[in-house]
Amino acid sequence: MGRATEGPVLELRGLSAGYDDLAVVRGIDVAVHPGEIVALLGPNGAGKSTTLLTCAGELPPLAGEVRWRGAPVTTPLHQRARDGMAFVPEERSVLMSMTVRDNLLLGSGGLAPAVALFPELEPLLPQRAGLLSGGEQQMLTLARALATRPTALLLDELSLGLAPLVVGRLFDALRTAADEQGVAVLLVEQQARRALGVADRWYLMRQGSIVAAGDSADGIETVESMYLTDGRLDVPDAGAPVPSPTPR
Ligand SMILES: Nc1ncnc2c1ncn2[C@@H]1O[C@H](COP(=O)(O)OP(=O)(O)OP(=O)(O)O)[C@@H](O)[C@H]1O
Repeated sequence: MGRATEGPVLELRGLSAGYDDLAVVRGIDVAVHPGEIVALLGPNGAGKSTTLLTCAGELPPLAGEVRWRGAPVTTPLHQRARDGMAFVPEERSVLMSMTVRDNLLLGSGGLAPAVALFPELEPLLPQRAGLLSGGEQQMLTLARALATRPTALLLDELSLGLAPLVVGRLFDALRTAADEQGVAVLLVEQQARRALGVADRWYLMRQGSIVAAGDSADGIETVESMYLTDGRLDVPDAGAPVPSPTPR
């Protein structure tokens, strides 16, 4: 799995990011190579979404840089999308009043490739997207994103609120896209156990920093020993002492 021998397609070097002048992400280094799925894990407020928004060009870096295909990138989201970076934000991004068909036609990948990836969508094409279940809506979102054959796919909490079976289906599609098309996937997830089941590597964020990293072989035990209870990352108390992990 993964093609880590090639250089990273997406790389964060010493990246700090946040809102106005306030950095909520501080000096992080992250790399995602073609064909690998990288999970960005961490409790609520760790800075995962801020990191993804900065990768996508929705927020400017406060320090450090986002590198895309080996060079620093400062273009806005729409330009990055044209250059092969697909971004699925946390909030549902289907147009609820439009049909499934029209939602798919809005994507630059078109209808046929999307339905080929998710044949489950075919009977739903005439339906309004707002009438779909949450899982079907996320399937539509993922189908539309993957149909564009992106170089990289950034996903924020794709699995939020979905049943395990549906999450499994979505993650299987991600694995296939990474393995067969070489898509580089950066996956922000609260459900660490699930994410580690599909990811090649992971980074654990806490309070704006990367506090640990590893690959799938040493994933769950390490993460579990730090923050995990019952398959979900604990929300730390504001005053709780910070454990001392060994960053790589
Ligand atoms: N628009 C905003 N303006 C100011 N601060 C923000 C904004 N969005 C997020 N923050 C703050 O930035 C910090 C990191 O938030 P972020 O959403 O990146 O974390 P997260 O790890 O994605 O959490 P979650 O899993 O809850 O989505 C938090 O303290 C949050 O309150």
